[in-house]
Amino acid sequence: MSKIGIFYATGKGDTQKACEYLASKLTAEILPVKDAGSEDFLKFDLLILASPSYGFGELQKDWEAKLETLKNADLSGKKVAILAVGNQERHPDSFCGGTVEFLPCIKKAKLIGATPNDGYKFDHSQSFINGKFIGLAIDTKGDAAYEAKLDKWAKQLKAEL
Ligand SMILES: Cc1cc2nc3c(=O)[nH]c(=O)nc-3n(C[C@H](O)[C@H](O)[C@H](O)COP(=O)(O)O)c2cc1C
Repeated sequence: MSKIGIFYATGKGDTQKACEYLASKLTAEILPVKDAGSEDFLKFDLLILASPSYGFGELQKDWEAKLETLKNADLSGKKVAILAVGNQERHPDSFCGGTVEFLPCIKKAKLIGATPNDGYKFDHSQSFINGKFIGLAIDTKGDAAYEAKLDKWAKQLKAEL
């Protein structure tokens, strides 16, 4: 069975809560990225990288501090999926944008779990490329159906494993 690790950063707990929910839908280990060492990135077949956006579409700071470690990890043969948390109403010009910063760090891995815009209203997101989010984007405060989106995504990831 594929080993799945969820690495998350959180400012106020929304992303942590979403990751705990997602972990309950997958058989997955969950780690705050601030506690992760380089060896942790190598332990899994699928890495789920989760972050809220802060600033103007930037990763939460715990992830900023670990990007170089992630970039130096040899992720050949592994799969990566990206979970972005944001707020479409307050940040319509950078909705869930921060997670685009993962892309240069995971070049050796295969990115899975891209999704279409599932009913969100925003003007721009750095993580929405060629008509798709590079992973799953959720708005835990402005979208009552976010858990249903996580349910659907968990099934998608299992199918793409
Ligand atoms: C100062 C600040 C900047 C933010 N910038 C963005 C942003 O650029 N894009 C976005 O989608 N959400 C943005 N947000 C919203 C957060 O990403 C959102 O509240 C999220 O649920 C926080 O998750 P957390 O509790 O895991 O930290 C921002 C929030 C704050 C307080």
